[in-house]
Amino acid sequence: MYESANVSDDADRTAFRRAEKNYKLYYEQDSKFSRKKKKLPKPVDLSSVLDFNSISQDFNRTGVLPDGIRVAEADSQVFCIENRPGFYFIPNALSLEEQCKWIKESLMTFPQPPNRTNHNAIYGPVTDLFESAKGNKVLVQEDTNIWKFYDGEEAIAKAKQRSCKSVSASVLLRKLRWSTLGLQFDWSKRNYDVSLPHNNIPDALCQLAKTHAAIAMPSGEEFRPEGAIVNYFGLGDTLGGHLDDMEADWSKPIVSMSLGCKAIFLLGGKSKEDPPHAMYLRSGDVVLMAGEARECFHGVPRIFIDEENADIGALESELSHESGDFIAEYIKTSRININIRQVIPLEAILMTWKLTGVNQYLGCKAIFLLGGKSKEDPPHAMYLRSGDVVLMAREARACFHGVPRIFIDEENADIGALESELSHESGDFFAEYIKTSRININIRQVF
Ligand SMILES: O=C(O)CCC(=O)C(=O)O
Ligand SMILES: [Fe+2]
Repeated sequence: MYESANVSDDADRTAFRRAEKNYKLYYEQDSKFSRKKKKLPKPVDLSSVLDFNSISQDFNRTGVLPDGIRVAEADSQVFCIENRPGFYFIPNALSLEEQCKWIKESLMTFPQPPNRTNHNAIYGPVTDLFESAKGNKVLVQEDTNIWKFYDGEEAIAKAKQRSCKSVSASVLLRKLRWSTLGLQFDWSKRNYDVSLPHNNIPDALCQLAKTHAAIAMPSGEEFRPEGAIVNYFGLGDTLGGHLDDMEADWSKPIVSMSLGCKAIFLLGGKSKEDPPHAMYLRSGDVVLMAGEARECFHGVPRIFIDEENADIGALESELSHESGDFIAEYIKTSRININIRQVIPLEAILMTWKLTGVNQYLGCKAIFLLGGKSKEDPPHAMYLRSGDVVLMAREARACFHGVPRIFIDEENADIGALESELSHESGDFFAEYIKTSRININIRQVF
């Protein structure tokens, strides 16, 4: 998904790839700059980048929107793109205070184990990365899979004495590319691994995600934040065009919050051949991708860290007293994106559907109780009728369940059709049996 992992897929052949190249950071080759120490970024034509910040300001002033853009609901400050149903842009959704809070959490608590980061693969779980970077500590390899932070001097001595590998915490913080919250996403398998130890997503972040997700949710349903990926971008970092297709239910939105330096976001179509819309993402903007938009390629080809374009003046001064300026210094050249997902839909765990054919029916209606992981969790009660199938997978395997009741009276048993279909079998014997019975076959993969 990241640029480095995905460079060769389609070279310049697709419209998406061409747009990525167009906005990506390149430096001037010109000889007149080569003698200067500071490399100059190549100028980029930004004239067709949508700016929802100014679209929203103009709309509030004049009531006019550019072609192809509309508001999600009258009087809302949520914008949609006509040919990308399911995509929502909420400019300035997060207050300055909220932005500061989630930047701090993204650096100080989200990378803490059991949450995983890109550093796990090499160093194992790294605890207190932020504090160690602030304290100029160095991570030293103690044994094959054991790394520990030491104060600078101490680390140099240790590394010399035992000629072991070491890396400074500030380099590791700079190279932090992602961390995962809630259900852990395993990048090597590109899937969620519900067996990995995890903490729940913090309540305040869940609440924020629920509030902003509401407009993109199927009516009557509330968003359930179960997993989140936090992406960290430094200058030159990009996120290559991709789909987020590992969640079971695409009708639920991904809630994506931008923090720090301004970026360009590309929203393509279902094929990489569809020319993407380019738009700015600023600190505090929230984007929702639900329904059809879940099938659209998207990526981040560029972040801006120069004062003129980064657009984080207010944020910087708000953060300037936090952790001795350390957070402000980090965010001046960085962007953080938190994207929050509903991973396991109840509907997928408890998928019930009707079988077709004569052998589908297995008798009288019953009540099925599906509890939680503790018997204290109030169970869901549901009817199971002849022909229904229930799948219990993943987390649901750890849920208490049972059948407290079957109905054999004509009105409730719901097997009229079954009875008459069976009435000629074995001289009515089957029909007589099933009129007052329920059969459940459950098939298991044991190994
Ligand atoms: O950084 C962004 O705005 C997009 C992030 C994203 O698409 C992802 O993590 O799947
Ligand atoms: Fe994505």
